[in-house]
Formats: sequence, C-alpha cells, structure tokens
Amino acid sequence: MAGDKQAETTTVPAEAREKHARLAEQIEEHRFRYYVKDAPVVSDAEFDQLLRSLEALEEEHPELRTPDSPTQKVSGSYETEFTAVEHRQRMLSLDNTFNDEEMAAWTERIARELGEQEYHFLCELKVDGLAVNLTYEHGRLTRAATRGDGRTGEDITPNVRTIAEIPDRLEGDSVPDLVEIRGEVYFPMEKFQELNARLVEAGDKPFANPRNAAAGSLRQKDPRVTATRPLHMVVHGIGALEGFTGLTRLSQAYDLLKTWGLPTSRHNKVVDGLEGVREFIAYFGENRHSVEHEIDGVVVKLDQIPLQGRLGSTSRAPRWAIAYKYAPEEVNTKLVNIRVGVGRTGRVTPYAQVEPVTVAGSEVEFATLHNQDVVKAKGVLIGDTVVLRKAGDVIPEILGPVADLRDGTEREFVMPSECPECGTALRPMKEGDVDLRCPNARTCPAQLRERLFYLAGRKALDIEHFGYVAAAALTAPLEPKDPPLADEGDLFDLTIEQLLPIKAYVLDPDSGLPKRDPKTGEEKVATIFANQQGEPRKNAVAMLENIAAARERPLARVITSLSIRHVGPVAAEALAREFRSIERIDQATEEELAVTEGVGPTIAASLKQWFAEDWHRDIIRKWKAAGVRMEAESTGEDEGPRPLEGLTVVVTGTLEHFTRDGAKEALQSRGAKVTGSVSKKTSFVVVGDSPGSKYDKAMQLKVPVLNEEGFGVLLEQGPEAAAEVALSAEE
Ligand SMILES: NC(=O)c1ccc[n+]([C@@H]2O[C@H](COP(=O)([O-])OP(=O)(O)OC[C@H]3O[C@@H](n4cnc5c(N)ncnc54)[C@H](O)[C@@H]3O)[C@@H](O)[C@H]2O)c1
Ligand SMILES: [Zn+2]
Repeated sequence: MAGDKQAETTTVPAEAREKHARLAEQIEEHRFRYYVKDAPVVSDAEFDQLLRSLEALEEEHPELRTPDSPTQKVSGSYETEFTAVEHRQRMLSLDNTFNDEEMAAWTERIARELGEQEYHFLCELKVDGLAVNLTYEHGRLTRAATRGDGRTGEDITPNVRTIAEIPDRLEGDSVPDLVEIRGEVYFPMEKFQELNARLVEAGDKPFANPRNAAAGSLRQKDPRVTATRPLHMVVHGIGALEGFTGLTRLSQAYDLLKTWGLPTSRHNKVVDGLEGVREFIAYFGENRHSVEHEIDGVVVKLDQIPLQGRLGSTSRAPRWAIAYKYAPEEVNTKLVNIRVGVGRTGRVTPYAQVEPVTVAGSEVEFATLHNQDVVKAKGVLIGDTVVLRKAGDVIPEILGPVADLRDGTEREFVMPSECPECGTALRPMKEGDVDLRCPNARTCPAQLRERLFYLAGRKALDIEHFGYVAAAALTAPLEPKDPPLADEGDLFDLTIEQLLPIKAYVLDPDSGLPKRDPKTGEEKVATIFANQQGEPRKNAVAMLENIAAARERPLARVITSLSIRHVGPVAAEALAREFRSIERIDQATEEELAVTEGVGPTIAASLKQWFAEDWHRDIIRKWKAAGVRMEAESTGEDEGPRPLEGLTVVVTGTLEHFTRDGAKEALQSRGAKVTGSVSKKTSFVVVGDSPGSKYDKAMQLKVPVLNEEGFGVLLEQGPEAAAEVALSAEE
C-alpha cells in the first residue's frame, strides 16, 4: 500500500492524465453552455456525475488537482457581452453531499474543528435558480452582477432593476455604508410553459427548464425583455459589509435584511445538530412541491458568523456550509415518438413516448402532452432530446426541448385527423374546443375499452380480476371477429363459453400498447381467459363471479359506472341521494337536475344528452333485465340520520385510518358534501400527512382545519364539537 502511494505521487499514468484532460474539457464545455448560453445539453445530474468522476480521479492522483482544474474553481463566466465587474468579496459555490452518510461526515468534521464551541446549524432550501450579487451603497442599489467565476461577474444592473421584489432602496435608518447581498433569482414553474409558448410563437428557441429560463431572462441585452419575465428572488447570504457591526448569527442577519425590504426565505430553520438537519432534509424531501420555487436540495450552514470566519473556505466553497442534493426530478432523454390515445369520453390526446429513463425512482417511458396546442407550445419535435420531469406522484411531463442538440432530422408532430382505433374522423365536441374527439362513442374499441376499465375500477363497480387486459380482450379481440361486447349493455350476460375462445394482444396497462416478446420483439398474443388446455383460467371464473356480484352495488356506483360526462363519484352520490332511482333521474327535467345540490347546470345538460341516446337507454334496459340495481336501497328507516347535512368538507393529505374514498363515504353517508377545492364556503378542511396547498388555502381563508382526530370528532359528535377542536389561522 505504502508503495502504491509513493507511485501515485511521483507519476500519473498517461491514461489517467488523458482521462482527466478529456473530462475537464467536457466539463468546461458544459459550463459554457450552461452559464453563458443558458442552454445546457445534459441534465444537472449528468453534469454532477462528470464532476464527481473528475474528483474521484484527482483523489486517486492528487497531482492532477492543479489550481486550474474544474474541481477547484467556481464555475461561471464573465467573458461575455456584458461588462465585467469585480465582486468585493468572492462568491463561492457549495460542496455537495448526496446521502445521509456524507452529511453526517460533514457535521462530524465541524464538531471536530469547533471542539468545545457552542454552535447551531441554519437549514435553508437550495433554490434552483441563478446566483446574483446586489451591491447597496448607503441603502441604494448601485450594482447587480452574476456570479461569474466568483471574483468577476457580469454587470446585469438594469435587468435586475426590473424585478419588483428587489428594492432599489433599503428601508430603515440603520443601513450599512456598503453591503453585498447574495441571492438566487428564479422563474416560477407554473409560468414556464407560458413563456415557452410565447417564444415558440415568435420563432425563438424555447428554454429547456425554468432555471435556464431564469438565467436567460436575466441575461438579456435589452432589460425591457427582462421586465416582461416573472422573475423572483430569494436572499441567501451576505458578502462584503462596511459601516455595520454586530451581526453574530446569520439567521438574525436575515431577519434584519427582511426589515430592509429584502426578499428573505420563510423556510429557514435553526437546529441544534445532525438530527435537526435530518428532519429538515426529510421534511422538504416530502414537501418539495409545497414551496413557491423549485428546490434541488437543502443548504446547511453554520449559523454563528464568527465561527464561519474561523472555518474559512477553499478556493471553491466555504467550509462552514454544505449542500444536500435531492434525487433529481429532471432528466434528459430522447423523444422517440408522439402518439395519440383515445380516452373514455373519446378525447384524443397526444402523449410522448421517450427512450426509457429512470427518474425519481421509477422508469418512465411515457409522458403526458394534453393536446395538440400543448405540443406546439412546448416547442418539442419528434426526435428531440427533451427535458423530462417527474415530480412526486405527478404524471411525468416534458418541460422542453434541448434545441442545441438538433441535427435537422427532427420532425413536427401532426395531429391525426382520424381515430387511430376506429378510423372515424375526429372533431371538436363543440366550436372552440381545443380537444379533438372520436365521435363514435358506442363502438370505438378504444372508448369502450376505457369505459369498461373505468366501470370495473375502484370508483365505480369495483370488479376484481377485470383489468385493462380483460377490457381490451372483450372489446377488440383478434379472434373471434365479432367481439362479445358491442357495448357495455351485455356485460352482465357474459358467459364463460363466450370468453374461452378469445385471443388478444397482451397489453401493457401503463401504455395500452401490446407487450412484446423480449427475444423476438413480436407482439404477444394469448388466449386471455383460457389456459393452454382450453380450460377456463381461475381469473376468468373469478371475474364472472365478480361481475355477477357487482349487480348489487349501491346506486351511486352504478351511475358512476355509466361514464356520463362530468358525472364522477361525487355527482353520482348526489344524484342517488336526491333522486333515488335511475328512472327518476331520467324523468327529471334539466332544471330540476340543475338546481340539485352537488349537480348543477353542466352535469344536468350532460345527463339529458346522455339519456337522449337510444343505445344508452338500451344499456339501462339490459342491465335492469340482468338484475343490476337501479334504485337506492330502501328509503327511510335504514338510511340513518344525516347529522352533517349542509356541510361542505374538503379532505386532503394522507389519513392513517381512512382511505381517501373511505373518508368521503363516511362524510357523504352522514349528509355532508365533499368537494375538491377550498373556498370561503368550505365548512371544514380535514388534513392528513403532507397536505399541500389546500392546507395553506384553508389557513388563508380562515376555514377551520381538522386533523385526523378532529375528523373523528366531526363524524362522531358533529360540527359544533368539531369546531371546538379545529385549528384555525389565528393560532
Ligand atoms: N447541465 C449542465 O450542463 C450544467 C453545467 C454546469 C453546471 N450545472 C449545474 O449547475 C449547478 C452548478 O453548480 P454551482 O457551482 O453553482 O453549485 P451549486 O448550484 O451546486 O451550489 C452553489 C450555489 O447554490 C446556490 N444557492 C441556492 N440556494 C442557496 C442557499 N440557500 N444558500 C446558499 N447558496 C444557495 C448559490 O447560488 C450557490 O452559488 C449544479 O447543479 C450543476 O449540476 C449544470
Ligand atoms: Zn374511435
């Protein structure tokens, strides 16, 4: 071992030297694209990986760690079309940690270095934007600059002046003679699509993600362009300071900056040690999207300013602070194709098929694109490298193209004019609709398949063993030629004899596309309901039993299962409660329906349209003949009291003892109305874990909030008792 060490310090193998040079060059190239052109071609995670490789190489061969290595420098550039300006105090980068171990190692090092000293950690969010340095002299903003290489940045003063949140003049009498304020400028995610749509329309290149949009917007030659961009800033540090003393804790300094009118963060938290740091990291790992800006991690700093000075910094980063990076939510991948799918109500939606990538812990192969206008607005072409984002449980989406990687072979998406599954000409439902629909509602195999899948789902008839594959096999089998179901009318009359001969593609439930044999690449075809001996599969028998049992489901579920536009489980519940039979819903006038609590004019019109179709009435007739419940369970005595009549309740977050549907049913069976959004009319908001924005909205509107315990009180003891235990905004 000792011999090895010797060898390392004396000669570096040519191979390692070359690898180092190659990596360094790549890194510099990516930095140029990122910092100067605001148009990176690799994801941050890929970039970080390159940098890590370089660090690892230098760890092995320390001689390679020369002062001009990319690992030793703050990255950024000032040799651009902007005027170069010197920062009074250097602007540094941050060292990164990627897991708990590395974070623990850092806190141990701090503990070792500070010995007996008392200290605290200040936890902040790592804002995903670009760093700026604001110089205030005697309270006046005299200069704003990018980070550049840390010593010299670009003068972007006129651009920064367009950001409303950044004061031109600091408030208060006790402002310093000179202060450098460091912070991050960001572009809100929800405004991002709008900007790209505008750029594409004007024939300009769209941005790949909001961070690039922030940088690109700020680094405009014409500040009038910057002024049109919704930029915001969060303050996260102080550089040079003159004519002001007595700052001992960074957390307190932020409080002071706030009084001067600077936009500080409301998420900062001072903690005692590693445990507190871990909690902060875990909390925002879970609630990453409850924050008003994108974050890519957490920054942990030593709160005591004198101790920061004692620890000092390297050429690249302070020793008294460290970043913890969350798993990336953005990756780059190839947009292989844009396909269209036909939904339950005939809506035809384009979706992206990408080269499979892993992001946020799962493999992604498809991403939503909503409609043809969205495809256009995003400015993506088939064949583009694109930035794909998967945030939490949200369906993956494409942010934008990496336009700099185009080679001319990319092509524009053209919305088909005919239904991909039944060939019917597509058209908007009504004039002005963006969405196109397949008007062949009854026999379009796609629509029928989706309706059946929905009908069998948890929110409707809840038929186990009746999944997507079965729905597809029943509606568009390869054999026999005539499907056993022309529409859902015959569902309850299906027999095992009908099922056994059915051969169909085996579909992937996520994409709806046929699964392929990994070896031959051929689409898999199978008898879906019979085994190789031609005997019924267990699943098929169970499915038929479950279909038969589904005839007994409550009226509201039967109504839901009809796939009437706008009539989801909540409206179905209201209809069942009010009208108590399908027949009476059919007989009700549009007006009567419209004034019903929980129904309203849109649903009323949709119901009337639905009942006007003969084939719809046939479904009802056939189902009735098959014994499907068409009336609510006996009225009167077993209905029970309705102690929550007149209340409107919103349920959000995860409850421990209830599923979301269970909580809803508990409320509705007691007469409460359950809605999805918080308004002034909301009586209570029930919050579980990770409640998100509805909780904030409730607080803002001063709507009483119940935790799970309070929810129990509401169900057991009624609204007055619940109000007593509710949390409200005043507390
Ligand atoms: N995709 C690419 O081609 C490419 C190229 C270069 C850099 N990058 C990315 O850009 C980043 C560059 O790294 P870097 O050197 O700026 O380091 P960094 O972004 O990892 O960390 C340092 C920066 O974090 C910012 N920051 C945000 N919140 C902060 C807070 N609360 N306190 C202190 N600082 C805070 C500061 O601006 C600071 O300069 C990395 O994420 C990297 O992946 C990507
Ligand atoms: Zn169709």
